[in-house]
Amino acid sequence: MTRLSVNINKIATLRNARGGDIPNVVKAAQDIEAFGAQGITVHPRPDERHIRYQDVRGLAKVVQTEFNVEGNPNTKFIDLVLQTTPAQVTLVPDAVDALTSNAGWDTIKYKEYLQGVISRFKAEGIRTSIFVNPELKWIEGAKATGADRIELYTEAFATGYTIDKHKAIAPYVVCAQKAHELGLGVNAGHDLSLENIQFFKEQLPYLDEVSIGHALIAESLYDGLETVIKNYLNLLK
Ligand SMILES: CC(=O)[C@@H](O)[C@H](O)COP(=O)(O)O
Ligand SMILES: NCC(=O)COP(=O)(O)O
Repeated sequence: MTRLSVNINKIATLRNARGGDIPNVVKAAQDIEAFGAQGITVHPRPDERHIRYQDVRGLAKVVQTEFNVEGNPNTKFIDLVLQTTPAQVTLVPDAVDALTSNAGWDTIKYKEYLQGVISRFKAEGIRTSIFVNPELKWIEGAKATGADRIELYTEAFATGYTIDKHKAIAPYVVCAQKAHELGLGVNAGHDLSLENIQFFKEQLPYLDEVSIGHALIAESLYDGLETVIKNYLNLLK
């Protein structure tokens, strides 16, 4: 079974559009858990355009499933994670002005930097995952950082899926196998959707967890959160 962690950034985007508290992100997280999702993901960005640092503090108190906090480990992010001690932290090398995550780590160049950050989180019992493009050198580099897991950046898969899905998945399969051989857990995320998740799950060995936000919330506009989450759960069995 692959676990579904729902990224609720887009619920915060909707809330922030009016400046009030509708929809309430804590209630949304609790409902998402009640609908069967096995985790809640948030990715606070320095401009707090969707999830705010204060949201992370509030969510940390109520999330009963796996709480996964993603972000670039600047000082403010590191402090937030150490204060809230989520089950998992996912390190993403996104620039301050990035529209969304757009690349994985160079795990060779940043090996010592990542080792330092990861050891601080692991000392607090927080599982660590690092966001990587699907190339063997980054997986081998990830192992050397001391991370527990990798998160495969699936934007290239999602784009390639509509053109040649077998070609699109191939590098991910090789990387998941290598990660497993090295003792790393395998997460995946970015632009996964009800259209492409079944093929991804069927093809990718050792897939521990997917985090899905943008498409899942968009699909829920038509079918509702509960139905959409149950549809994902069926495809991830
Ligand atoms: C790491 C990753 O792929 C997701 O966290 C994605 O970056 C969502 O972030 P946004 O909601 O800011 O696009
Ligand atoms: N880690 C990926 C994630 O949390 C969700 O990404 P997306 O589904 O919003 O592209």
